[in-house]
Amino acid sequence: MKIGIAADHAGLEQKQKLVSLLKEAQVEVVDFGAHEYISDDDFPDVVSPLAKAISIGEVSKGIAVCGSGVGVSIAANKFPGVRAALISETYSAHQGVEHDAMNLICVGGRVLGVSLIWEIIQAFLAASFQEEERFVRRLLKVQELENRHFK
Ligand SMILES: O=C(CO)[C@H](O)[C@H](O)COP(=O)(O)O
Repeated sequence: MKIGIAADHAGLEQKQKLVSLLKEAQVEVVDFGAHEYISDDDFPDVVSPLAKAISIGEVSKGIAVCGSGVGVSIAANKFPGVRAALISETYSAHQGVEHDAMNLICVGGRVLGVSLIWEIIQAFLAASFQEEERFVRRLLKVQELENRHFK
């Protein structure tokens, strides 16, 4: 499974630590940047390449970090097929995948420490969508909303 990661300046330090942890855990990770600290870079710019890669299937899941995790979540959800959510604990990290096919977790680099983010990522990566009738039905309804409203 190929995993993508991206962060703005407010999440850069956490991202660098997470990339190391992912590599140590033998996870194939694509780092979409930012690659250097630029104090006024903008989260829509840094998360877009990652969101596009998820949208076209180049990576199967992603992790996005900004100061709060809110901005990257809002921006990434503009891409077709991206199901991003702001996550701050492990239950939602796996339940979001199992019930809702969440494919991008967004975390706040100014909110959570790296050890909790790492626990969240492990729960997220270990989880799979449960193809039960009610989850599939709801996912199809979400896709229908996207088809109807995103032109
Ligand atoms: O969390 C974020 C968006 O949701 C940004 O990382 C945050 O707004 C950046 O703030 P600043 O430009 O003041 O460093």
